[in-house]
Amino acid sequence: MVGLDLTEAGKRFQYEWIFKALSFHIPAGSKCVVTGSNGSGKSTLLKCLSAVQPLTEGSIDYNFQEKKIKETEIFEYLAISAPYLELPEEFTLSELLSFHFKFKSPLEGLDHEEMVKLMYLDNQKDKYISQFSSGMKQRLKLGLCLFSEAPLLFLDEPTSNLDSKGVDWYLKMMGLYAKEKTVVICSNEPKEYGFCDIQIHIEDYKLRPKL
Ligand SMILES: Nc1ncnc2c1ncn2[C@@H]1O[C@H](COP(=O)(O)OP(=O)(O)OP(=O)(O)O)[C@@H](O)[C@H]1O
Repeated sequence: MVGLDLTEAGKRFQYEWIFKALSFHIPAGSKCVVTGSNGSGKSTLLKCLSAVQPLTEGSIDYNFQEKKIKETEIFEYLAISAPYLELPEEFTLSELLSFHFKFKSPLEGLDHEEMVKLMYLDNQKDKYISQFSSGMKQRLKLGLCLFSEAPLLFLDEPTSNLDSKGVDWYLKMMGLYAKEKTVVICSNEPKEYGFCDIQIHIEDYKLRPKL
């Protein structure tokens, strides 16, 4: 499992500091939620944690089984589901599973047949992703993350587009397949992060005007 240490982390776009002086330890195996109002910087923090965007100042240290991991290698340990990451619409479900699992190992004992059943997408294997409903796409995004052999999971708004059955499914899948992983969730929806043991409220790390 991967542990993360943020030290005096700050991110600025042009003249606007999105967060500043964020020092935080996320222990390996913990479940962490990043909360804050719309536009407060949750997704920006997740992009910095996944090394997709650089910090403006400060640092992030990653460690896996007592060993430091370089920022340029963190993607190998990581699976991400986020609204801004699109699925390749021109693939069928079967093709996408084959493609995805060329790059990520599947969890031991799970074959594509079983994954499709777990995502309740049976009978959809030959359907193009472009023809999936938004809820089907969301289950697929989460399934691709959860069923990959990745010790670090980043989930941005994991239950967006899911109905109440889908939310129950997400909670069940998290209990079954995320237990042994370090998880960071961006959310404003208590029902999707009730199981988290750490909370970062991003608005606590804004630049405050000096009194
Ligand atoms: N590439 C960028 N360039 C300039 N500003 C950006 C960029 N990306 C994000 N921002 C700004 O950073 C701020 C935080 O955006 P972010 O998407 O991280 O918020 P969020 O908390 O995830 O919001 P939401 O809950 O609505 O998804 C916003 O003001 C946004 O306009």
